Amino acid sequence: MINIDIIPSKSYAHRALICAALSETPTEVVCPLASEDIRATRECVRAMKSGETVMDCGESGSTLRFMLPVIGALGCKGTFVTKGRLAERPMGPLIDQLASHGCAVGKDDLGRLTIEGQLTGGIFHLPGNVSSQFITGLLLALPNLAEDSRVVIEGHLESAAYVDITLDVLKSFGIRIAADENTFLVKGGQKFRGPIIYTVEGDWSAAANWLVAGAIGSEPVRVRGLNIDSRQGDMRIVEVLGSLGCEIGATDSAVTAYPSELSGTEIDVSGIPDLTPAIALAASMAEGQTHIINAGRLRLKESDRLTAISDTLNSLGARVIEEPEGLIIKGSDGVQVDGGTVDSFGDHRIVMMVAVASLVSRNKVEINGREAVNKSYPGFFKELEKWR
Ligand SMILES: O=C(O)C1=C[C@@H](OP(=O)(O)O)[C@@H](O)[C@H](O)C1
Ligand SMILES: C=C(OP(=O)(O)O)C(=O)O
Repeated sequence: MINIDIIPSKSYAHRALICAALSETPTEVVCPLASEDIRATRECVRAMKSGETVMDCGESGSTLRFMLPVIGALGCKGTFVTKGRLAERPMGPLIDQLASHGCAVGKDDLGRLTIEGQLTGGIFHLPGNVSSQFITGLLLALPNLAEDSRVVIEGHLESAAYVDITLDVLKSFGIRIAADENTFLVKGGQKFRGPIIYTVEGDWSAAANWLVAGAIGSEPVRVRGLNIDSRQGDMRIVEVLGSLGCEIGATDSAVTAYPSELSGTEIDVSGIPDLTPAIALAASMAEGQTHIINAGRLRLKESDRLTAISDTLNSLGARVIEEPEGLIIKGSDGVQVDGGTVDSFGDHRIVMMVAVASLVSRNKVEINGREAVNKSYPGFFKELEKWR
């Protein structure tokens, strides 16, 4: 049995740091082992507190999409520096809403975004099928305004569980938001007041990689430090691996995945996009075909993740067909993947998928650009040594 103590949740950490910074009373956010993305948010809130205007988001979509409206709500000026693919990832719907509510938002040739002006409340409209991070950004910002606001979601809200995480953290900081089917009602003039200590719960998205290692490998893997009643949508990895035939069980704060004979199925990932690389690897080791559907938004992440997953798994000897909004994974019928040299696509979740694939490959696997893993999981390769 291999035991892994999981890292703190990146999604919870971003929100807790921002809420703590907005809080009237000091809150210590307990989050050991900060990844590049969490550090980006930590540095941005430090800059915000000390009145600096330049904020480096690195490659973190969450940091940019959460901090931009928050800075607007405080009526401050901000210049947001971006790296890698972040400047190309969608921002339009959020920028339009900020611009129509009092802020001037600009973008320069270096991929930097600037904001100035005082955000004002009112009615905001956002599409539900681009990024839930736009909604989170507004929900973190709007309670700070004098006026009341209403955020109306057009169409089906994808990645909805991430908005639940936002509401959960806001609640811990004393902020109430009423939600009905497609609308969030945000009272203005609310005060953030957090606990003295806020401990960030374990990261289900990161845990998924280890659980897949348990399912497809030869040793069971137990991941410790998870909240079994979490709001994180990615805890659905337990259900997804179960639907592929994996023997998997949870006790208190640990989940154990046992080596299993997997069989293909259909998996809708519209609510759990970050699990897709790990799920695709598991499906590659299954018997029969798996169809991953509603995955179009994976093209908008650190890489075009549909292309990155299919190119990478195919190079390693699996059989994956890329569709416009999905993946067909043929399954290996129990045969190991071959191995080979692949590229990281600069994407932490692709690095982790490849590293777990290397545990079950016939030949050596090499990956160029493995340092991309630091975006979310700096200690990942240290943990991987447990398989030696
Ligand atoms: O709010 C969050 O913490 C996140 C939301 C998701 O993005 P989308 O809402 O764009 O799918 C997810 O992919 C990302 O890694 C983290
Ligand atoms: C897409 C991700 O993060 P972000 O959107 O915050 O860059 C991720 O962690 O997979």
